[in-house]
Amino acid sequence: MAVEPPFFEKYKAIFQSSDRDEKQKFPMVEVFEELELPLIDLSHLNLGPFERQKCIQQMVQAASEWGFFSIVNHGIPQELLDRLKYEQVKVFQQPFEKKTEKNFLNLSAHSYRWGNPLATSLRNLSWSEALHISLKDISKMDEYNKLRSTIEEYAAKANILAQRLAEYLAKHLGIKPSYFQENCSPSSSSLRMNRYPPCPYPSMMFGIIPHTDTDFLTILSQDLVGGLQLMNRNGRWVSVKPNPNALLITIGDLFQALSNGIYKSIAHRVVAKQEVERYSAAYFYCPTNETVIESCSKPSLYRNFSFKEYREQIERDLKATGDKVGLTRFLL
Ligand SMILES: O=C(O)CCC(=O)C(=O)O
Ligand SMILES: [Fe+2]
Repeated sequence: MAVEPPFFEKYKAIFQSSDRDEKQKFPMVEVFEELELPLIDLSHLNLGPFERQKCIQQMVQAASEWGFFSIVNHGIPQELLDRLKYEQVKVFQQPFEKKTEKNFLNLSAHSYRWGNPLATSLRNLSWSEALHISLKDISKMDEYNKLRSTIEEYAAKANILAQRLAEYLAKHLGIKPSYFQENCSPSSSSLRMNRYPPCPYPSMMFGIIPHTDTDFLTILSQDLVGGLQLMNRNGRWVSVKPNPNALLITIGDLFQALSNGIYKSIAHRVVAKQEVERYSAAYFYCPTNETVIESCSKPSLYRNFSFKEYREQIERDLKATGDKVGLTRFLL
């Protein structure tokens, strides 16, 4: 039985209607400069007050200028990351019919996703599949080999790391240290496991279309295939060079709003590859639904909104326009 999602069958009309000119104009053919993100060694946090302050300052600067940085010595064992990847590969190797079963792994509906049901053209069709697991569902998830227990182990560590990073970044803004402990819980976050199958037309579509993340921050682990790109301050797409020892941290929309625009939630995307598949796992550090996001300084760029309201607005915008829109909706 086939493992791959039936992209061509499902999106036949889109493939047929995209004319040759559009295909040729697609900007994927551009050559992108490759970038090594600011690399921050978290072991420096334990070296003494001077080194610690310098390390925090590096994070603050990267979050403000890039919205992205890499971290090493982050406390998540490589062995656990390898195990997560191993389980991830196994679950995606299940037949497509199984992955789309209603109660797949006993997760809630739409946990398994592929393509983009709202795609109107090749440009907004993501050539990828994902298992998006809300961590409040984890206790009822099937064990399925060791997938569930590995996710539980990883999520517990990712939660500690995310909270720690968020606290350092928030302290600089004068936000009280208990903010994240009060508003986020291990079950309010989610883990999204991505698989990018080899794509026959990598110059015509993305692995994941450009987007910003809907969270405070994201911890991303990726394999060495590469393909992640982010938009730099000059509005140019740059490729991120994979680093086998590092995790990537992305500032999300909620931190941009909370920081009143100081930290940047940067658009990123993944280009598709023709020959090889690619895997990544994104841990989205999110608050509970009722949490109200309020800018830390005045005058506020954004009006206050609850996380629930933010997500509902995105759903509405996606349905109506195919575009997430995001924070600009909440600008004052
Ligand atoms: O696969 C990647 O490198 C990025 C994934 C991503 O941006 C996401 O899941 O939000
Ligand atoms: Fe993302």
